[in-house]
Amino acid sequence: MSAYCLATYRSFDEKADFHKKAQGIAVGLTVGSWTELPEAQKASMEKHLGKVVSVDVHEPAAGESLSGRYADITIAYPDVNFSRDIPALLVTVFGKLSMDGKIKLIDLKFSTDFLAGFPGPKFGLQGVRDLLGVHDRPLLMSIFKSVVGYELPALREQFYLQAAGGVDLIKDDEILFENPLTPMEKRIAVCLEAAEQASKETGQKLLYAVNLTGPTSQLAARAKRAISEGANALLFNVLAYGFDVLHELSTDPAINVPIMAHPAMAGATYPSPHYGIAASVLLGKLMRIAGADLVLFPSPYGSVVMPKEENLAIKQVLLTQDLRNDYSYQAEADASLKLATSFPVPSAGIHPGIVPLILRDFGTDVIVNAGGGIHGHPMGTIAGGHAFRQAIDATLQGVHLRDYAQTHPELKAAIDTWGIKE
Ligand SMILES: CSCCC(=O)C(=O)COP(=O)(O)O
Repeated sequence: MSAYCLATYRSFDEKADFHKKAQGIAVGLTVGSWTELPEAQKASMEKHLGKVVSVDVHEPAAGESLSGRYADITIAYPDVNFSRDIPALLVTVFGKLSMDGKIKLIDLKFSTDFLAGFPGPKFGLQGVRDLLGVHDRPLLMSIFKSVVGYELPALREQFYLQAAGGVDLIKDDEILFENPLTPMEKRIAVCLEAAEQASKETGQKLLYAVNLTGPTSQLAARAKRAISEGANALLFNVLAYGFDVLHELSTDPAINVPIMAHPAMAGATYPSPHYGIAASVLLGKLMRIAGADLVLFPSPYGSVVMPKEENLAIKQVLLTQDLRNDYSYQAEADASLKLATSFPVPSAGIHPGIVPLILRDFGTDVIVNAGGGIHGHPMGTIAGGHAFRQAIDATLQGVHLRDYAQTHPELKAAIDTWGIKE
């Protein structure tokens, strides 16, 4: 039986016949032309032909502008048309089409067959929790800030202060590349030394996500070098390199540490209602099938804001246990094919006063992540970490931050500085 991957588009047009448009996409992006084909050829081409699954037209209400007229169009693309890799799928479903007027790719559903080539996250949410030995609360991550132009001792000190504040993970800044002052191997050495020092004081385990950078052809070797030097996690700017590069790295058996996907450049793709690729596809489905163990994305509450419904759609995609069941069109679901879930990391401009909102919307399977909200604490970086841990504890206990702050000076100072977001 044929298997299909499904793409759903939102197409905007004031007067188009959307059914005709859908047919044009289904044929144009697969066999090219259909009605002109001789009958004898149709039989052999049938298996390559795209199919229109649905066309839902949304006419503007009376008095509303015609520019609000759109249709959600779902097309089924036969798997036989493309190889089992993300570039082939994306070029098929949204290659030329992405440049053809007001149209946005809003969903992708993969066939069981296609997904069989994607083992997904090697560690996933559960694996990351296991590595850290933390299962009963949201994790806390901090981000190096002010690293470009600094020497190793300054980096070591910054690492130590973050770790001593009780964070579970520390990530490199995504703009820290290979450089003579803090080359990767030396950076790993001093940071792990600082991690050990802090761990003796906090009793906590820690993951340090080293930024994996450089030419694509050298990435796997650099990742393995980082791991052999003791790196226990990697940060990766997925969109600058492409999903297939993440897939290559995550499926390499020798790259046996969690990979954290940074969303740098995603803003060039998802925010427009009319163009690009929806955040839940870009930062959700594609990241997860490509093997990201943790995925960073802007939150609805901080400094780089993403609408809440888009945020929750990413969360849903990253945390849904078995994405594959509804992925097949005319193909049976295979219950044995399961992807690990990826840890959601809503980020940017997060401070302790935002923690209750994060936990309300994401539950406990979330990583609270902050750079400025930790380093910018008026009592210093260590206090910044403590303030976050206190905010998490208070929220889990159902205590209002203002009440908890009465006996927790670090939280109080954070609230006095940044307030509480209701
Ligand atoms: C837009 S999600 C990426 C967040 C990030 O990498 C970052 O550095 C956020 O730092 P902040 O000081 O805003 O917590």
